Amino acid sequence: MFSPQVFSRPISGERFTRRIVVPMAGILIVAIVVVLGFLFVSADRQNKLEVEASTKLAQTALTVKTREVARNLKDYAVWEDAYNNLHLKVDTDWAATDGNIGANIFEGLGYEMAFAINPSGKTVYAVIEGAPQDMDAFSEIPSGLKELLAKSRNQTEPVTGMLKSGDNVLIVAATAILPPSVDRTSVAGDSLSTLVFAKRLNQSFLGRMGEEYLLSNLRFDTVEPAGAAASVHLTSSDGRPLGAITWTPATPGYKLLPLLAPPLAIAVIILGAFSVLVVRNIQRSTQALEASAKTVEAYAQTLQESEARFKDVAEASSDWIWECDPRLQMMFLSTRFSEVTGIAAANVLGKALSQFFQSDSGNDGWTRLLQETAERHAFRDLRCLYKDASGATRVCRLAGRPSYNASGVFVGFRGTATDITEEVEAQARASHLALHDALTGLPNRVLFRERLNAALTSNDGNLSRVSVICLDLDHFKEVNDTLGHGAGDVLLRQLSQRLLGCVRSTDTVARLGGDEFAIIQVGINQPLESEQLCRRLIDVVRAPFEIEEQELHVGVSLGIAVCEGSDNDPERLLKNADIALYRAKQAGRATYRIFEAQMDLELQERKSLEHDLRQAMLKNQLELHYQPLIDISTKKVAAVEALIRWRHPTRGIVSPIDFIPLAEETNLIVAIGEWVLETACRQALEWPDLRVAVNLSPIQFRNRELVEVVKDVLRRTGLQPERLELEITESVLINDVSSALATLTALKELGVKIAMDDFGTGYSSLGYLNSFPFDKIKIDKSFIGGMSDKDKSGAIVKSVISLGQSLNMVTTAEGVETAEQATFLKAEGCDQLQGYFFSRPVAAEELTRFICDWNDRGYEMTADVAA
Ligand SMILES: Nc1nc2c(ncn2[C@@H]2O[C@@H]3COP(=O)(O)O[C@H]4[C@@H](O)[C@H](n5cnc6c(=O)[nH]c(N)nc65)O[C@@H]4COP(=O)(O)O[C@H]3[C@H]2O)c(=O)[nH]1
Repeated sequence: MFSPQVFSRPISGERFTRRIVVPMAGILIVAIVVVLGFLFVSADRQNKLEVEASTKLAQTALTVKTREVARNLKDYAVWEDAYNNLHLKVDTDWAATDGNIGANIFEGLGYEMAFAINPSGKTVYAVIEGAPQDMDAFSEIPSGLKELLAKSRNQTEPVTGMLKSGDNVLIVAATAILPPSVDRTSVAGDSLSTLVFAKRLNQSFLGRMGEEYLLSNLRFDTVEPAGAAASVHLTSSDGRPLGAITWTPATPGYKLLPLLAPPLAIAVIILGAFSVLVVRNIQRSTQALEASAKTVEAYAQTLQESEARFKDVAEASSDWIWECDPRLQMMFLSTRFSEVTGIAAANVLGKALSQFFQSDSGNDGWTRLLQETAERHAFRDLRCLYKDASGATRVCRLAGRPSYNASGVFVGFRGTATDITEEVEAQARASHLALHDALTGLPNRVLFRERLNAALTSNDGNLSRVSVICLDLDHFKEVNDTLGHGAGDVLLRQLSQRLLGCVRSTDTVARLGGDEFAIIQVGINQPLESEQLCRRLIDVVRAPFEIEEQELHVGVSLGIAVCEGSDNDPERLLKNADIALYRAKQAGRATYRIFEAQMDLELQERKSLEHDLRQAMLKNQLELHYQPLIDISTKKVAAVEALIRWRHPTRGIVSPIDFIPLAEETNLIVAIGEWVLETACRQALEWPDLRVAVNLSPIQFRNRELVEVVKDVLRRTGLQPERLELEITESVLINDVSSALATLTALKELGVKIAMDDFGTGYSSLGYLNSFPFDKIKIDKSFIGGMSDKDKSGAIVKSVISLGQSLNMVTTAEGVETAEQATFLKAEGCDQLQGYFFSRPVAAEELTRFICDWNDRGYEMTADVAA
C-alpha cells in the first residue's frame, strides 16, 4: 500500500529559513570572514615581513654608518700629518686651527667628538662638536672606551662599538694613528697613538639615516617604548643594553586592503545577490516540490482512502471478487468468497468458471455468460446458480469485464459475484404476496384476472368452455360483527380449504376481497357441470364450521357465468357472474343462479331505480300513507300505521315492496327511515287520541344511532313517546341477540311501544316473545287471508292470540279483508284489526276523514260484522 508518510513534511517558511537561508547566509558570512581573515592575515604577514626587512635595513644602516665612521676615521688616522702632529708631537694648532681634525670633523662629517689618545692613554687632543676642548676622552666616554682602544691596538683596521656617553649612545671608532707608508702589522699597537671618532645617535642623525634608508620616525630611546612596531636593540661591546632605535615600519599589507576592499565588497554583493537568487530558486523549487509532494500526498491519500473504501465495500457487501485467466479458469477469489459460500477458495481456484457456476433455468444468464466470455465482452446482471458448502443451490448475479495487461494482451476476466438468493426469495415472496391473498393464500383478484385471461385465451376455439363462479357468504357480516374479525378470518380460511376441496387442480379458487370468492372452472362441456359444482359448494359450506369451539352455520350464494361462443371478455364474464350472484342472493341465499341476459337488464333497471331513489329524497317524491288499526273492544280507531309511498314522476306510485329492499341494500333506508319517523310523528300530532306505528328496517335497527334518532325525533316533534309504536320484524333478532335486546330496552326506556311485525313468517321463535320487551304482536296477513275455523292458519292465529294474551301483549291481525275474518278474530280475542276491510292505507287527509266517518258509523259496521 502506498503510504503518504514517505513524503517529507512540507517545509514551512520558518523551516525553510532555518534549513536553507540560515546555512546559506552562514556559508556566505564564513566565506567573507575567511576571505577577510585571509586578507588581514596576509596583510599582517606582509607587514611583518616589512618589519623584518626594515629591521635588517636598520641594522644594515647602523652597520653602514658604523663602517662609515670607521672609514672616515681611517682616512684621518692613516695619515702622515696626523702621525706627525698628533703622535710624534701634539700640534693642536695643526689639528684644530688648520682645520685638519677640528671643526671639519663636526661640520663636515657630523662627528660630535674626536679624540687623540697617546699610547699611555692620555687624551692629547679633543674636539667636541667642532671645538677643541681640553677634555679627557675617558671621562666623556667613561664606559667601554678603554676596551675599545685595547682592541684597536691589536687590529689593523679601525675598531667600532656602541658606547654610552651620559644619556647619549655613540658610534665610536678607534684606530692607531700611522703614516700610510708603515705597515701596521709591523708596528706594535701599544706604541701608537689612537684616534677616536664618536658619532652621537641623536635625532638628526637618525632622521637622516631614516630618510636615507626609508625608515620613518626613526628614533633612539634608552628604553624601548611599549608597542613599538619595529626596533633594533643596541648593546655595548661588553653586552650591556644601551637602548633601542625604533621606527614606524611601512604597512604594505594594510595598504593593500583599501585596494582590495571595493572589489571584495562587489564580490560579496555579487555573491550575496547570487546567494539570494539561489535561495529564491531553492525556495521556488522547494515550494514546487512541496506542492508536488502535497499533490502526490493528496493522491496517495485519495488512493489510500479509495483502497480502504474499496476494501470496506468489498468486505461489507455480500459480493465477492473473482478473476480468471484467458481459459476462464479461476485465478483469484476475494476473502468474501469463502465467507459467503462457505467454500475454501483453494477448492475453486484453478477450476473453470463453468464448473462452479451453473445455469439458472428460466433465465438466460448462463447463455449470455458463455456468449459474452467467448466474445470477450463485458457483462453484468447475469443470473447463475452455484452450490454452497452445504450443497444448497444459491442464486448469484455475475458481472465481469475482460482485462488486459499493460501491453494490451487479454489476460482473462475479472468481476464480481453477488449472492442474490435472499433477494430472489424475497422477490418470489413479494410476487406471491402481490398475487395472493395474505389471509387464505388463495390467488387474489390480480392473479384471478391473469388466470382468467389465460384460460379464455387458451380456450379460444376449443370446444370446452370456461365458467366463472362468484361466491358470497351469506350473513358473513353478522359473523364478523358478533364473533369478531378473528373468527371471521378463521371462517374464511376454513372456507377456502373447503372450496379448494371441491374443484379440480386446473381450476382456480380466488379470494377477491372480504367474503367474496370466485372460481374459474375450465374444461367444462355444459353449464350443468358448473351447476353441479355449485351444488357441491353449497353442501360443503352448509356443513357447520367449528370456530372458537362454536359451531357456526353459514350459507353461500353463487352466481355462474359461462363463457359463450367467441365472447371471451374476462371483465364481462366476471360481471355476469356477479349479476347472477346478486340474483342468487335475492332469491333467498344459499342458492345459485346462472347468468341470463335478462338479469343484466334487471340490474340496469335496479341501478336506474337506485339513482331515482336518491333523487326522490332530494325532490320530495316520498310520502306517507296511513292505515287505521281498529280496537275491537272500543270499536274505535286505536292507531294508524305509517306506510311509505314513492310518487315516481314516470312510474307513478311505487310500492315499498319494490324499493325498500333497494333502499336497504344501498343503506338509503337509514335516511329514509328517519324521514318517515319524523313525518309520522309530526302527523300524529293531528290525531291526538291515536298511536302512530312506524316500520323499522333491520338495517335501521342495527344502526347504532337509532335510539338517539328516535329520541331526537320525539324531542323535535314533541310527540309523547307512548304514542309512537315501532314495528320490527323477527329478522332483527337473529344473530346478535344481546345487541338487539340492548337496543329494544333502550327504545323502551324512551317510553315508545314495540311491536313484532309479520309474526309467523320468520323463525317465529316463541323464545323471542319471552325474552324481548314487546308490547304487541302483529299476526302476518298471510295467516289471516288463509284462515278459517278448520284450517291450519286459523289454528296458528288462535294460538298466537292466546300466546299474546298469556304474555299480556296486544295482538293485532293484519290483512283483515272480510267481515268473517274480523268476526273470527274478535271471537278469538284479538285486540286490534287492520286491513282493507276497514281501510286501505290512505293519505293523511283522507284518513282524517275516515276517522271522523268511522267514529260516526264504525259501531254499526262492527255490529254488522258481529252479526
Ligand atoms: N293484501 C292486503 N294487504 C293489506 C291489507 N291491509 C294492509 N295491507 C298491506 O300490508 C302491508 C302492511 O305492512 P307491513 O306488513 O309492515 O309491510 C310493509 C313494510 O314491511 C314495508 N314498509 C312500508 N312502509 C314502510 C316504511 O315506512 N318503512 C319500512 N321500513 N318498511 C315499510 O313495506 C311493506 C308493504 O307495505 P305496503 O305495500 O304498504 O303494504 C302494507 C299494507 O298496504 C289487506 O287487507 N290485504
